[in-house]
Amino acid sequence: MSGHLRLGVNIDHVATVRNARGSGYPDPVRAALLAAQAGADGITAHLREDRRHITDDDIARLAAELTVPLNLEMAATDEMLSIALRHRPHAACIVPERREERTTEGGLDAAGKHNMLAPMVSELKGANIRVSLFIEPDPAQIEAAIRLGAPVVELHTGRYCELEGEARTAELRRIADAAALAAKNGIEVHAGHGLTFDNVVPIAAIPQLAELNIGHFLIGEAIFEGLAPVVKRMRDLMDAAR
Ligand SMILES: CC(=O)[C@@H](O)[C@H](O)COP(=O)(O)O
Ligand SMILES: NCC(=O)COP(=O)(O)O
Repeated sequence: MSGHLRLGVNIDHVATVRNARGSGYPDPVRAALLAAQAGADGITAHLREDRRHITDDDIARLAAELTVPLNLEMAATDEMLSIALRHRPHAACIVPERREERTTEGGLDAAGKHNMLAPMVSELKGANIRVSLFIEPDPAQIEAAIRLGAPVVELHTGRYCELEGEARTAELRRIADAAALAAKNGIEVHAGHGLTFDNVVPIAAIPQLAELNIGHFLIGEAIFEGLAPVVKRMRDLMDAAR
């Protein structure tokens, strides 16, 4: 793969700050447009069932106003499927979700949930929405994505980001091997969760990766440096890794 590695900027936590006071600012849609101007190839937004950050209105406005593709992250529920079919984003990434979690804790069990996921994947594809499965870098989950006919997988990098030393190196190898297996089977490979300036380069260097989705760190850094500069810096780090 190599070539241009796309950056999807996740704007969830602009909405976290907005929702802290129930104001209309900071506006996630404004952040999305600024990130796109600064070099983001796409915008990711996670409409959680508890609407803790991104709201239904945010999705409606993003779908209407974005100048780059929208990647809607969604749980595998009838409610979210209906919302995806209504707004028809460029892409939908099916992620695991628990109300009790502070953030996504791992990948979707595509292998164990095949029968539940198969009709949802088919219906999203039928609506010309590019389906992605957010999964662990695990051969069994890659095989499940192949069986489900998912055109894209997004590999969970959270464990890699939490580990250090040899354990991190081993997890990086696991991600690289999973990316190679998926790409060999015609699946487009993305990665994301927990990526920062300090840990992104080894992930970005994996040649089979087509896209990285990065949010929480960028929004945090934007408080100090501004959104455009941090998007540009992440873009530069990813480009330099190729
Ligand atoms: C799936 C993933 O890792 C993120 O894209 C997800 O959005 C994390 O959830 P929060 O944004 O609610 O932390
Ligand atoms: N799918 C990963 C994503 O969109 C952003 O995750 P994070 O950078 O907010 O951890």
